[in-house]
Amino acid sequence: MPPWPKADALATAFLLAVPVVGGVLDGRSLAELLGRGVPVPRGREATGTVRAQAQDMVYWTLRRYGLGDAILSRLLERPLPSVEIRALLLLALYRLDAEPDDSHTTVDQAVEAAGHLAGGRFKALVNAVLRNALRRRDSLAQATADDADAQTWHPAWWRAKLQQAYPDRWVELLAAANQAPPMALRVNRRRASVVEMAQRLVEVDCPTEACGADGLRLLRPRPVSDIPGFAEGLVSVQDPGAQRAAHLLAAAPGQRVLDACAAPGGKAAHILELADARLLALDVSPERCQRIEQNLERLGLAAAVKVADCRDVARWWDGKPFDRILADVPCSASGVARRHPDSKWLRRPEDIASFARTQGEILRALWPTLARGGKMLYATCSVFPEENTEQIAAFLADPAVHGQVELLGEETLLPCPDHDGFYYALLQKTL
Ligand SMILES: C[S@@+](CC[C@H](N)C(=O)[O-])C[C@H]1O[C@@H](n2cnc3c(N)ncnc32)[C@H](O)[C@@H]1O
Repeated sequence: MPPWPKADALATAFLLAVPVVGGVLDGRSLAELLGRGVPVPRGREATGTVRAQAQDMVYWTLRRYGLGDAILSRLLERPLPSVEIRALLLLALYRLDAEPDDSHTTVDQAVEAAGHLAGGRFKALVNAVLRNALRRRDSLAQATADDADAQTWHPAWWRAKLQQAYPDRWVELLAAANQAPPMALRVNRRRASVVEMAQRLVEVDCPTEACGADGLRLLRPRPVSDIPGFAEGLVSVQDPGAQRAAHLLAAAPGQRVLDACAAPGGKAAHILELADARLLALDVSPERCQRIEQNLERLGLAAAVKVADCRDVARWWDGKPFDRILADVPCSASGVARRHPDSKWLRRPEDIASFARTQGEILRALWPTLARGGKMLYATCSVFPEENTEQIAAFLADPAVHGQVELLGEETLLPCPDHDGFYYALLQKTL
């Protein structure tokens, strides 16, 4: 955990974090909110340390939202009319637990932050609620001991799905999703070797350990801007589980490759780092296609990038079959909940069936564009079987592809300290 900012900066960290947590409470995604940039409150200085602390508080507050919500509901006599104040209280409750010896500063600075929110009307309430939380710490712990959302930091439907799919491992999976995620780099083989990069990182006091064929896991995470060689395209940030994709697809030089859901281009770039393939990268989002272009440029790689819904084959396909297809489909992201802690609270159970429907449509739309003998890698960052094994089983049983498809292999990576959760199925067109 990075050092906490000085006491007088903590109110600024709260003020930076409030619109983000408030945005998630309003139903927006954390990635969208952070992608827009967090505005600095007027008259305040947001140093790197303050920003890092605000981000840290946001992630932990959202990871343990089930607990914060359970405690807050017992501290409030009636619902709060301000989402900003609710966000501030959740953030401050997290900090009271994380820094029990600094509770006086937490209360003081949260009250100061409250003075700048909702016209300053809730300063007294914030003060009273947080002092109450401190006074009633033991009784609140007892009152929430039987509340499973509070204890597991996950909603009931999500827990039930994990328990059903992994009866022997679901508790361990919940625990893994409640940790801070590891930070790993992928070395751009065209510009540096893994050994050279590890050496460069040690020189700036950033020890690493090797993971996978091209990866280095940082023993102490640090901001991307402090990673030597990042701007020059020597490395990218990518989880070791995601780094499996390009190796499983194993594109050869000169092959026609389609990355059908490519943004921001992490796996597309890896494919190109490993082989001089002719790659077409599609994504339905114009903004996210710009990120593919930026990433390829930073890494010194080239591909054709098109904004398109990959299911709309007639609109983007020139009729020449692909030797390799990566279908890294939109999914629940249940394998990366520790990186996107908002998702478990924002998603609804019915969303999983909706993702599965889209995934099935993508698989069936892309299949005719694959060359005979060609390979398609289906990938998700989900651990729910509907999006993974059940999806592929249904595809293999589909009369439309019967006799033309062979499953060469599938693997489910469950989230653990070394990597995030992913699913891969490698399919070959046999006829
Ligand atoms: C899991 S992300 C892909 C990550 C990417 N492969 C990488 O490694 O950086 C899924 C992407 O699919 C895109 N997407 C969703 N539906 C799509 C569709 N129908 N056609 C094309 N892209 C789609 C989303 O915009 C999102 O960027």
